[in-house]
Amino acid sequence: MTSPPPMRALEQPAPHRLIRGFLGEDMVERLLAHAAARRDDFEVTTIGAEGRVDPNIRVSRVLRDLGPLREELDARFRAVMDEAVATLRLSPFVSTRLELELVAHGDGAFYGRHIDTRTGANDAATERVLTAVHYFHALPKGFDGGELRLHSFRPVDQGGRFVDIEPERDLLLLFPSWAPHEVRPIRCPSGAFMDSRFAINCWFRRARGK
Ligand SMILES: O=C(O)CCC(=O)C(=O)O
Ligand SMILES: [Fe+2]
Repeated sequence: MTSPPPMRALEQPAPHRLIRGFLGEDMVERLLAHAAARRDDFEVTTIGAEGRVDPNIRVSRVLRDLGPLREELDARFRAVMDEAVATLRLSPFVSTRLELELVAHGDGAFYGRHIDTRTGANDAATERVLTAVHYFHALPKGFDGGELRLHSFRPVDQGGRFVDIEPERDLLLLFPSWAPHEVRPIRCPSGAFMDSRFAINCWFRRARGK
């Protein structure tokens, strides 16, 4: 009798889904114009529920006000949720208000390995379930690096694996918020803000216990 195959779930990068050309050129240009117009309003990003700044773990800048683009973005992200939940084999859930933000990674920026689910904030009424990241940048592209590295639960030195996803212009990446991931360092020789690696982070949240 042959024995069943060993469990590989902990060694495999989390399931993920890529959608190229997600928003279209017109919306990408409107996003770039919004970033340019609001460049002075971007703030240093933080980590954890307490909002700590730690340049050893995370360097980037964030703008939470998406202005007149917010409503359309909300609708576009919501439109892919059910299909992503099915593809990624997540338990169906009722999404609350989406968490949306615009993040700029300039020269030397990165985000070390982490998960998006806040394990410490057990009192919060809702929690992140599904992470969506939409990438865009000006043309010609002024940076390199900045791959999204999606890890398995097990670290590499214990047989784990990872996959690197290129932050292509107008690419949407979806993965479960519990999956460990990191942003590899960005090189942006001009140092110009508009040459940054831009991304919209979108978190689909569910009411806890539902
Ligand atoms: O920009 C990315 O590729 C992912 C960003 C991220 O992991 C986060 O903000 O939690
Ligand atoms: Fe993340």
